Amino acid sequence: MKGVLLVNLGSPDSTNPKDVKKYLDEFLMDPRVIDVPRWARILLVRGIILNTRPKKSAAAYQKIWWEEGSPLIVLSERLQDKVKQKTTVPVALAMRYGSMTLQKGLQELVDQGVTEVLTIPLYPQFAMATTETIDVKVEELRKEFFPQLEVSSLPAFYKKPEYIDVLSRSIAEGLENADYEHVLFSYHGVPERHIRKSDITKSHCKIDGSCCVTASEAHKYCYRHQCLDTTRMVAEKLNLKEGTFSTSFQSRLGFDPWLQPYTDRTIERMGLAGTKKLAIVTPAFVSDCLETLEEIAMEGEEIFHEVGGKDFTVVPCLNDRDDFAQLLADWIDQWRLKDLKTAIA
Ligand SMILES: C=CC1=C(C)c2cc3[nH]c(cc4nc(cc5[nH]c(cc1n2)c(C)c5CCC(=O)O)C(CCC(=O)O)=C4C)c(C)c3C=C
Ligand SMILES: [Fe+2]
Ligand SMILES: [Fe+2]
Repeated sequence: MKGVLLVNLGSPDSTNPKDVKKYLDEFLMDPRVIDVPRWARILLVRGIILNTRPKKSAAAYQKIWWEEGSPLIVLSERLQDKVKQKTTVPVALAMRYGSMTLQKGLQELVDQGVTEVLTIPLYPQFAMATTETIDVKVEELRKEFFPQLEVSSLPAFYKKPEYIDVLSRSIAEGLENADYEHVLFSYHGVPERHIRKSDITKSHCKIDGSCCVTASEAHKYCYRHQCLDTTRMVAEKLNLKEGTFSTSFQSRLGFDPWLQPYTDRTIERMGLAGTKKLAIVTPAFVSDCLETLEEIAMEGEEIFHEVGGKDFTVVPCLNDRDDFAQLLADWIDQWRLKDLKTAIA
């Protein structure tokens, strides 16, 4: 029998700094997130970052936490419920980090008699720190605990026309009653080094003005290309005029160069340059979370107002929109009926 595992990032169990520290330890000790030798990771994460970050992050989580729990988890559960209603295939939900483990999610499916699993990483664009770490962890678990299980994974879906349709519709609706001069597409950042590491050609990605718009095999795994392409396709669909939209990258951590331009500096620069009405969309996130609800909707708005900006509109993520749940259910049914590669390649 076939079954599906939806996978998102995960959140701490609570906003208690102790729980946040436990979560951050698992997250940042992942070699595909902080990709330095293990001894250096221990020094950096356990010796430096975890001394101060948990308290700061816990305070941020407190500002966005819901009565039912972490927004990212609650919204992922609501999405799971809707997808379940739209397909006959068992659908479980797991998180890459935290208590809702991948092992529990796979076990839940196996307990229902599932022998063939499709994992759906809830990330439209591929990144080593998101899609790849899920695929690798699932394979490790399969080998160790579920050797009979057949597992495949839905590749990054940023350029599937039906996804661009749903994303564009959600953005159009979010902007319907908004007053804005510019739409900023803000994606979670990654260190530039990650882009070079994921370059399967080993020579294409130079993170310059041209590589990401020059056709290459490398783009299958180039987060920067996939983000820029997502912006391009949505802008085309919504008829946004050149100069009225742009792309930036948020949430950098540490001192290495991350993908640029940085969102916080872009908001500041635009406000200082006289932009009064700014709209922000965050297409790297399927579910609203700390990075959209606090970093963008609270901190971003504060920065914009401080430099003279006025209207600041934040468009919600896809969350549990009916059309997004239907899209996932359609892909699941295509996979159920045919071979994954021919159905969704
Ligand atoms: C959307 C894709 C994401 C990528 C790519 C990504 C890379 C990445 N993240 C960190 C460090 C942190 N990220 C944090 C929160 C966070 N990150 C994503 C998504 C991506 N991260 C989400 C959805 C969230 C929110 C989780 C939630 O519970 O709401 C955090 C924790 C919060 C904080 O302290 O700021 C950290 C730390 C790195 C280092 C990285 C790439 C290498
Ligand atoms: Fe992150
Ligand atoms: Fe590139």
